Amino acid sequence: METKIAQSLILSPGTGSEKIVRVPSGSVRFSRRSREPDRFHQLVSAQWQPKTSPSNRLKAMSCSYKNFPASILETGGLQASFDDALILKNKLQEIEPYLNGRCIYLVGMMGSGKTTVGKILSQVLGYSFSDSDTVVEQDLGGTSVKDVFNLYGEGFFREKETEALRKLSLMHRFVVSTGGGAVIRPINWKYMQKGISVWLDVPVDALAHRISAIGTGSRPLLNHDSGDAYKKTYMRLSNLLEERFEAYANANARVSVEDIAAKLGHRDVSNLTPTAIAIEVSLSLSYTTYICSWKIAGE
Ligand SMILES: Nc1ncnc2c1ncn2[C@@H]1O[C@H](COP(=O)(O)OP(=O)(O)OP(=O)(O)O)[C@@H](O)[C@H]1O
Ligand SMILES: O=C(O)C1=C[C@@H](O)[C@@H](O)[C@H](O)C1
Repeated sequence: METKIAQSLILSPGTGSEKIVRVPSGSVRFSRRSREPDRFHQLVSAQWQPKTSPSNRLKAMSCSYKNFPASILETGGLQASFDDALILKNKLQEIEPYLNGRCIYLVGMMGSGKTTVGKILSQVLGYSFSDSDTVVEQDLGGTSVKDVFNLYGEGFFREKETEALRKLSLMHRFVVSTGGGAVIRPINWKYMQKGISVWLDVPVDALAHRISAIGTGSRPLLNHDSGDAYKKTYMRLSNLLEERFEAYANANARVSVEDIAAKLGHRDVSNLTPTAIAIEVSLSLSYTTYICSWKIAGE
């Protein structure tokens, strides 16, 4: 069954009890029904520091750039450091057994980097990658998301998106980049809660810069005929984020790129490489899986 579904998905290469609230600091944020895990935050972060044991230093020294997929080292003109690539590899290697094959769902606004970061995570984890928009397109014989909106309307697209997420929820060992609006239907969360969800939270200003640079043509909710592309995209994204903020906060973890930039001493989030963001996602995964095992042990 799983193999059959896997074949029908385009592959370019149970938790659910945690909730996020607005907290002003830290790049990975969690609010939980239980406050208990907060006590463990430092412990878990410490656990993920780069290894310095002699055997690990040897491993690091014998490792070279060619050990990493190209996408980790360079995406969109941003060059990741060898150190970051190695840290990411080590973190994901450590966490992989605790994921138990659960899928990772990246949620977030259009242009937040779900595909870029998701592909890096999947390659390093040895997971498959899928994109719910691509699954919808494939299920409709290759009709683009833009054409689905134009021909059948948003309601029809949302039905197909739910069906794509249902199919994906049957999979194991996938990193899934979800459509920007996948969070708005509660039924989609029922499917995404089969895995671990991470919200990539990127400021609207950065999103608008990215999207107006690549064009809004393939994004029907942002498309416009004329006028200042940045301004129009910014306004539309701001409204969408306002409407969706609480829905994104259903994710098991929130990775804020503004907070990562602050932590790393960057003024601008556009200086962050996708690999640096993937490292924070891996931290959030370690924390989330830790909470889950703690909850299960306590039950
Ligand atoms: N960390 C980053 N810094 C700068 N640009 C980035 C970063 N991550 C992604 N991008 C760029 O932003 C654009 C959108 O990225 P991506 O397609 O990964 O986002 P997405 O969340 O999957 O978007 P959508 O939901 O609209 O498909 C791409 O042009 C990508 O190269
Ligand atoms: O934010 C949204 O609602 C969307 C995001 C894209 O990924 C596509 O799913 C579609 O363009 C709608």
